[in-house]
Amino acid sequence: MLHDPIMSAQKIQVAVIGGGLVGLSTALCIIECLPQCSVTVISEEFSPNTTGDVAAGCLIPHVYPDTPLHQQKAWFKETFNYLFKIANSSEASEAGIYLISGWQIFKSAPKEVYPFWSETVLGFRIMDETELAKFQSYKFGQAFTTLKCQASQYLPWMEKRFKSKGGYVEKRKVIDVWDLHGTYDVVVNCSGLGSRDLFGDQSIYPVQGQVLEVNAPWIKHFIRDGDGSTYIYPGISYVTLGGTRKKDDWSCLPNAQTSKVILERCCHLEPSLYGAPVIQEKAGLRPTRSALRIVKDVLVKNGQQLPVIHNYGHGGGGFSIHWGTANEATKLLQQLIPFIHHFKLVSKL
Ligand SMILES: Cc1cc2nc3c(=O)[nH]c(=O)nc-3n(C[C@H](O)[C@H](O)[C@H](O)COP(=O)(O)OP(=O)(O)OC[C@H]3O[C@@H](n4cnc5c(N)ncnc54)[C@H](O)[C@@H]3O)c2cc1C
Ligand SMILES: O=C(O)CCC(=O)C(=O)O
Repeated sequence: MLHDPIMSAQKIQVAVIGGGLVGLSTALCIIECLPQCSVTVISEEFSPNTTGDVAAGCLIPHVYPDTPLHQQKAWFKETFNYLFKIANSSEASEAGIYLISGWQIFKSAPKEVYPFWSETVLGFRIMDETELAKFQSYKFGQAFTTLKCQASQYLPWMEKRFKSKGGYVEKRKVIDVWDLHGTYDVVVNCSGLGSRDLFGDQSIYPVQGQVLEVNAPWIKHFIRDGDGSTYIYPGISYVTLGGTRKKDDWSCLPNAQTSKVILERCCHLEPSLYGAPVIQEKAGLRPTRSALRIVKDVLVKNGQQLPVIHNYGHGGGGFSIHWGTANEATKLLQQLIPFIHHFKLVSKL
C-alpha cells in the first residue's frame, strides 16, 4: 500500500525503524491497539535477511541480567499466551506457529530446578531415570512443551497482517534519525544492532551464532543442553542444529569448521543424526545488551523535539518475549500521545 499523506494527515505519524522480529511485532501491536496512529516500518532489510531468519525460533527464555526478572517473566507469559492462541487457530499453518515437546538436559542438577518460565510452558516436569537413560553423561533433565515460530513464515505473516490493517513499509537505511523529523511525529527504534550508529549506544554488541538446517524428519522432540551450547530443534521442513555464541564477532558468514563441530556435538546428543543431509548453514548476530532497552525519550536539536520509543537488545531470546516487549513499547507510545498532540499544535502556530 502506498503512503497517502492526505488520508493519514490527521493521524499521529509513527515511524518504526527496523523490520526484523521486534520491529514488525511492535508495528503490528501499535496498529492493532492505537487506531489514532498511522504506522510506517522503515528498514534496511526484511525477511529473509534479518536475525530472526537464522534463529531456531523456540520459546525458551534467555536471561537479561540487568532487566528485572518479574518483567522478563511477564513478557514471556504474554508472548507464550499470544502465540498459543495462534497455534490453536486456523492461522497456525500460515503463521508457522506450533507446539513442540522435548528435553533440556544437564550434566549435573542446575541451581534452579524450576526456572522462572516453568509455570508458563506446558506440562513442565523433571525427567525420570528411564527417560534420562537416552542421554549418556547427563544426570538431570526437564521435560516440557513449548512453542516454536518458523521465522520464514511468521515474519511475512506479521508483515501481511500489518499491511492489511493499513500499515506501510519502506525498504531503506535511516542514516540520521533527524531525517524523519517533520514527516513523522514519533520514532520507534527497533533497529537492534543499528542502535549503535543511529543512537550512539555503544553498550549493544553482536553475539554471533551459527546453525545448520538438516533433513531429519524422524526427529520429533527438541533436545537442548542446559548450558545453551548445543541444541536440536525440529521444524516444519528441517531440523535446526546449533549452536555457537561468539561475542563481538560481526561476521554473518557460516564457517565450515564450525559446522563440523556443531554437527559432532549434536550427534553426540542424538546419534541418529549421523549422516543427516545438511540443507543449509547460517550465521546471524544476536543484538545483545545486559538489559533490554524499552524506554521513551525526547531528542532535542536546535530547539526541535523528536519523541522516540526504544525497543531493542533482545539478544538470544527475541522470539521468547517479542510480543510482551511489543506491548510494552505500545504502552509507552500511548503515554506519549497527549504530548505529541501538543507538539503538533505548537508546531502549527
Ligand atoms: C543462531 C540464532 C538462534 C536464535 N534462536 C532463538 C530462539 O530459538 N529463540 C529465541 O527466543 N530467540 C532466538 N534468537 C534470537 C532472536 O533471533 C533475536 O532476538 C531477534 O531476531 C532480534 O530481532 P530484532 O528485530 O531486534 O533484530 P534484527 O532482526 O537484527 O532486526 C533489526 C532490523 O533493523 C534494521 N536496521 C538496523 N539499522 C537500521 C537503519 N539505520 N535503518 C533502517 N533499518 C535498520 C535491520 O535491517 C533489521 O531489519 C536466535 C538468534 C540467533 C542468531
Ligand atoms: O538457546 C536456545 O536453545 C535456542 C537458540 C537460541 O536462543 C540462540 O541460539 O540464541
